[in-house]
Amino acid sequence: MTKIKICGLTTPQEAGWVSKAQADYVGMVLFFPKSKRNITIDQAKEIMKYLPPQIRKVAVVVSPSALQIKEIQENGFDIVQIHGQVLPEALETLQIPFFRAFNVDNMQEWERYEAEPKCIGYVFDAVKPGSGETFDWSSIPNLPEDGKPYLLAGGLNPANVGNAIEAMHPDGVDVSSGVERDLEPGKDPEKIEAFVKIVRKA
Ligand SMILES: O=C(O)c1ccccc1N[C@@H]1O[C@H](COP(=O)(O)O)[C@@H](O)[C@H]1O
Repeated sequence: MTKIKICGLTTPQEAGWVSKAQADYVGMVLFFPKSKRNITIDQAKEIMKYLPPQIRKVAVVVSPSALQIKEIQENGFDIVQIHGQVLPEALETLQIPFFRAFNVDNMQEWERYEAEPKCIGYVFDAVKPGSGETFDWSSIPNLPEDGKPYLLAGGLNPANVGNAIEAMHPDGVDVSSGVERDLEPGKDPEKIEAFVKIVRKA
């Protein structure tokens, strides 16, 4: 079954919607003030109170420092999703697994993580994470069938996720902008429900 990650939660109410929809993973953006979805560790802890244990909590970060990794793993996250660079000191500090995220120009670097036991999967995303833009899926590398799973991200929404699954057969799909409201900030419960329903049917 295709896994579902709903990313960029900013409120407990959104956690309630994602729990109801029974997503597999939720993402929370940390230590990245450039993002409109950036939240503090304290806000993340409040959101986690509304998430059941079977929904894996993913800390979404860009080139995290060892100190930030330490803070993440001390505060209830299950997985770290690393965009940007994986600094050696961050990798050394990691005691929870991570998803390596690639943003088009570094897709081929996945091979570096194939033998890294702390890396449990890949996220293939558009150039600008969280932008709601798609990318040319032919740039996704051919991965070994018995290798680590990958999540397809970047501009997915209820209207295109069915085609994306049919075309790419990803192990999972990852969405943020595509389940947000059009005129106000924040997630849209109806779009979350529609997205999950389509993926579960695909
Ligand atoms: O959402 C963000 O602002 C963000 C910031 C920093 C790193 C990753 C971010 N989001 C990731 O982007 C993809 C897909 O986003 P979208 O559906 O195209 O909006 C997803 O993996 C988020 O984790």
